[in-house]
Amino acid sequence: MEETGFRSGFAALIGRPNVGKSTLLNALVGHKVAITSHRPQTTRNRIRGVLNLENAQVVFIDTPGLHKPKHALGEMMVKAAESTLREVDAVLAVMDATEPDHPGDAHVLERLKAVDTPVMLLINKVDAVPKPSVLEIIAAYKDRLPFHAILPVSALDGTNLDALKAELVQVLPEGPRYYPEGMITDHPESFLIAEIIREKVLLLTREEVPHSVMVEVEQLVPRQEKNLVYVHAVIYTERESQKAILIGKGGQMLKQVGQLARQELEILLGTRLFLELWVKVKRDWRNHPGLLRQWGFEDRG
Ligand SMILES: Nc1nc2c(ncn2[C@@H]2O[C@H](COP(=O)(O)OP(=O)(O)OP(=O)(O)O)[C@@H](O)[C@H]2O)c(=O)[nH]1
Repeated sequence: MEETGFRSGFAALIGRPNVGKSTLLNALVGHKVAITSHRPQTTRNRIRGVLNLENAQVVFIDTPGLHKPKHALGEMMVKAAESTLREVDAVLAVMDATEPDHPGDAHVLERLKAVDTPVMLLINKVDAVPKPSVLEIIAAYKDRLPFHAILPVSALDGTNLDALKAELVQVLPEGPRYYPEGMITDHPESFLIAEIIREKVLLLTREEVPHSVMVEVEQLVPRQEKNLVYVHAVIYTERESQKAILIGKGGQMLKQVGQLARQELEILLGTRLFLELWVKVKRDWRNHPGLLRQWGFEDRG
């Protein structure tokens, strides 16, 4: 049993794509548990990140951005985000200060009307706008829902994140630690490896290629005696033309993806990495519910 007065619970990060939910999650837990990019719909799965404080444990759930789905993967992403809302102790609704009045925000707020969990409104990216416009945004939003709190924050420079943590702890019920103190995410290492590879693809490719990519780690063999992990991963695309782009002239693109991913993963995992990458085509995979489930995409708890 924890000492009395210990609080714990789950907080969902909700918002339209690209408002900075994953960046916030990483900043709040102090580790990279979710990949980020300047492209909308980067996050595809629910990702949990654990924040351990002296008197509380907060389990954050980063959700795929709420958007109008165009394929089976998109539908699963939105369902995952929506079902999370019903299972948590607090909802962090994230808006982007650099894009006030975005129609996608109205859609998110509409969804939150039916939720009776405390909702905190986070106006993110305040580092990138002048102060008076932050006040205008707060004034425009404050009567839209009975928010428990409204906080201007910056995931990038950390503005108000301590205040947010303190506010959050207040709304959590008394309860135990759900995860051991050293654990910061519930996804296995292979998930992080696949996601970091996907992040590098998002960074280096354009147009339809980034969204058509799925990464699967097929083999992960730790060689403890050499402080080395051997990883064999496959990057799936939807078409031959995308495969050609990903491999690049003389294999240059794939080499760059591999180098960037390896460099970052060696730091994140604290080990040397031998990374072998292959590119394969799985035609129209985003519209195959069976395949999506096999790859671990989920639309409910
Ligand atoms: N200036 C500034 N940029 C930010 C901040 N937070 C996030 N960003 C940028 O916003 C972009 C989107 O960030 P993500 O964290 O991937 O956004 P997301 O809401 O998780 O996006 P989806 O996965 O599409 O739902 C990235 O380019 C971030 O670097 C912030 O506080 N300030």
